Amino acid sequence: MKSKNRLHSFRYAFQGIFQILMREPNARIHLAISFLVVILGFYFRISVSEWLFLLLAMCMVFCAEIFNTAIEYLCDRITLEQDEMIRNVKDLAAAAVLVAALFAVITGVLVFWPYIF
Ligand SMILES: Nc1ncnc2c1ncn2[C@@H]1O[C@H](COP(=O)(O)OP(=O)(O)OP(=O)(O)O)[C@@H](O)[C@H]1O
Repeated sequence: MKSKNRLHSFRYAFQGIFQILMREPNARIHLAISFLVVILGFYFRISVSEWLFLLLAMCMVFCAEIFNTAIEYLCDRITLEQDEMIRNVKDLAAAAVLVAALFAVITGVLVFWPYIF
């Protein structure tokens, strides 16, 4: 029974990933950039520690995007009217994505710069 529930949890989590990729253009852009980064990583034969930093950066961006989308859905469920607290909450969630994205850009530049230039 327990293991069946655990299997369901995995299914729900994958449904969440599928949902965000179908509904959020930003998530699809992140996925496309991640593919490009992985291709570059194999092309330049980057080191294990460089892979770890890049994977960390990509995961952080995806996690932030997933939480941001979940918070946006919840906020819109509460009210679609202009509300100062909703604005603050959405801005904070968007800030998390921005911070993660900045970390990813800096990581990408630091890793690939020596291989390209
Ligand atoms: N109900 C609301 N009340 C006040 N401000 C809001 C409200 N809904 C959205 N906003 C403001 O508009 C911004 C964009 O919100 P929206 O829900 O449109 O996100 P989005 O454009 O889909 O963002 P993302 O590109 O991250 O998916 C928010 O960060 C917030 O500043």
